[in-house]
Formats: sequence, C-alpha cells, structure tokens
Amino acid sequence: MSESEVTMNLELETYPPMFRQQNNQSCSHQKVDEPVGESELTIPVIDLHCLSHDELGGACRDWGLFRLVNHGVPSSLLRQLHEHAKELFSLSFECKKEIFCSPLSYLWGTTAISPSGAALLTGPQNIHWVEGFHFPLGQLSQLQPQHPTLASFRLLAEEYGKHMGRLGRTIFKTMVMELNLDPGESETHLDECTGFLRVYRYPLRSMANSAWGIEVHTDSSLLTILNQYEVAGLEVLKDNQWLQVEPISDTLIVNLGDMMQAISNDKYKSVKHRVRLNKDRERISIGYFVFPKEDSVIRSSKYKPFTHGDFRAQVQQDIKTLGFKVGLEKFKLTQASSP
Ligand SMILES: O=C(O)CCC(=O)C(=O)O
Ligand SMILES: [Fe+2]
Repeated sequence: MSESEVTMNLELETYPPMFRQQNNQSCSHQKVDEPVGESELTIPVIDLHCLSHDELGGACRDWGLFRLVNHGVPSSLLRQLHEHAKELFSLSFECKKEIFCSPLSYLWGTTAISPSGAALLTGPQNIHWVEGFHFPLGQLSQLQPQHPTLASFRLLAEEYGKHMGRLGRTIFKTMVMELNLDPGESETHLDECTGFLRVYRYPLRSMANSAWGIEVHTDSSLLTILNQYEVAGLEVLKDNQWLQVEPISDTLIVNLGDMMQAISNDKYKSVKHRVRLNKDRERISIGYFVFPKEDSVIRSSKYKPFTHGDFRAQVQQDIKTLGFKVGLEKFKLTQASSP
C-alpha cells in the first residue's frame, strides 16, 4: 500500500461507517446546476461598528441574510476554533461516539436531534452528507471532558459563545426597533439559554452519492450566525437564483430563521439555503443558533399563536412521518381561518 493510500484509509476511519459504505456509489458524474458567483449579486454587508437600522432592515426584508463585519470576534479565536474543530473531527469515529456524551451529542447523516440529543433520521433517501457536534452553550459549565482535544475545544467554545450571545442580542434589539415591535413583549423572543453551537464537517464530494451536504431548508431558529472558514459550499436562494456565499476571512454570515419570520409577521425572510459538497477540500463550518423561550407565545396576523415548543414538536413529527420539515406553513392562517 502506498503512503497516500495508508493516509486515506486512516482518514476513512474518522468518518461514520454509513459514509464509508456508500463511498463506492459516487455520482460525481451527475449534473447539478452550478450556483451564481457572488460577484454578480452582492450580499448585503452590515457593519456592527456603525449599525444602520435601515440597512439592517433592508437586508432582513430583501434577503434574510447578510455578511457581518467589524463584529469584534478576534480573528485568532476564529482560527483556533477551526483548527481545534479539525482536530476533533480527525479522531476516529468510535472515539467521537464515546467522548460526545450528554449534554453534548455527535450526529451524522442528519442535522435534526430530539430534545434528549438523539439523532432523528428517517431513511437513506434523506441522508445529509455531514457529521456534526452539538454544543448547548447553556450547559457547557457542567462539562468536565476527559479527552484533551475536547477539553480545549470546550474552552474556546465558551469564549466564542459569549461573543455569539453579544452579537445575537445586538442584532435582535436593532431588528425589534426597526420593526417597531413592543420591546417588552419581544424580550422573551430571544432566549440566550437556548443558544447552541453546531460544528460541522462535510466530506469531499467524491465520498458521497449526492452533491449536497445539507439540502434546501430554512433554519427553525430566530437567527443563525455562521462562521464558514476558507472552503465554499453555502448557497442562498435570492430571486429564484442560487448564489454561492463566498467565504471571506474575518466576516460572519447571519441568516434569519423561521421564528424571526413569524415574529416580524413575514416582513423579514427566513432564507432558503443549502450546502454543496466541495470537490477538493473537506469543509468545516461553525453555526450558532438561538431561539425564543420555549413557552413564549408568538403572535402575528399571519400565523396562529404558537410557541417555539409547539413548532419544534411539529417539525419532529413531520420528520418522523413525512421524512422532512414542513415548517411555518403548518402554522399559517388560511384566509378562512384568519380573524
Ligand atoms: O454549513 C453551513 O454553511 C450551513 C449549515 C446550515 O445551513 C445549518 O446547519 O442549518
Ligand atoms: Fe441552515
């Protein structure tokens, strides 16, 4: 066996067996539409140092997504987080399964988990070509990881989580003002204790029998802050066109989720997006997701009143019975039922 074959076999050990078995059914010949590059349509840029309500509102209404600059997260922290994430993923599959115990979880082939942290997967047709670590930020202090790689990642995740909390608060407060919502009532719509990090690794396209790491979806969150590092893959739907979101160093991507769309009464968009597997490089991304308080009621003229708890339960039921998330449509008032 040549040296490169030995390395490849060792790397294969780090992937879930489900991915290794499918390895030889590659469909890299399959034709999939290429996205448009960002030079043709420019993603709005929001500068946190001089946060303009109008610019933020415009980006949330027209796109549901923007690039955040001057966010105050040190570039050294962004770099270290990725280096440590890479190291964590390079542990063997068995080791990852063992060290990611409650309140953390390790998932693969799916991005959906139940409240207990168990993966929700329906069938082989719905495989997502991604493996990930779930870090509920509110519970990290209870954690005493024995494994040194996980222990050092935990420290970085805690520091990064504080920055994410600060960014989420600032952005949400500005959105509340821009939408003229009652600040008192809106307070429960961002609950920092719900914040979690998802650290994802997408394999090379040649390993998968699909072009997609994660297929088209909207996030269920209030808002999501994404840190994609060096390797492209994220695509966003804008005016019926798929656009590649270029990784630009020291910038973060903020996208709005379903909860924000409902709170804004559909003024803001929960943007459709997907992740394409890269042909040449594995891809690592780190996402921060934050939600409303589990039982705070979201009221608007477009949807029946519901809590995030109701929404999550509906999504889990749809994944189990239909194999996919239906989302906000399930809560929409039809003309006949609207007050
Ligand atoms: O990896 C990415 O860039 C996006 C991940 C994503 O869309 C998600 O976790 O919901
Ligand atoms: Fe997403």
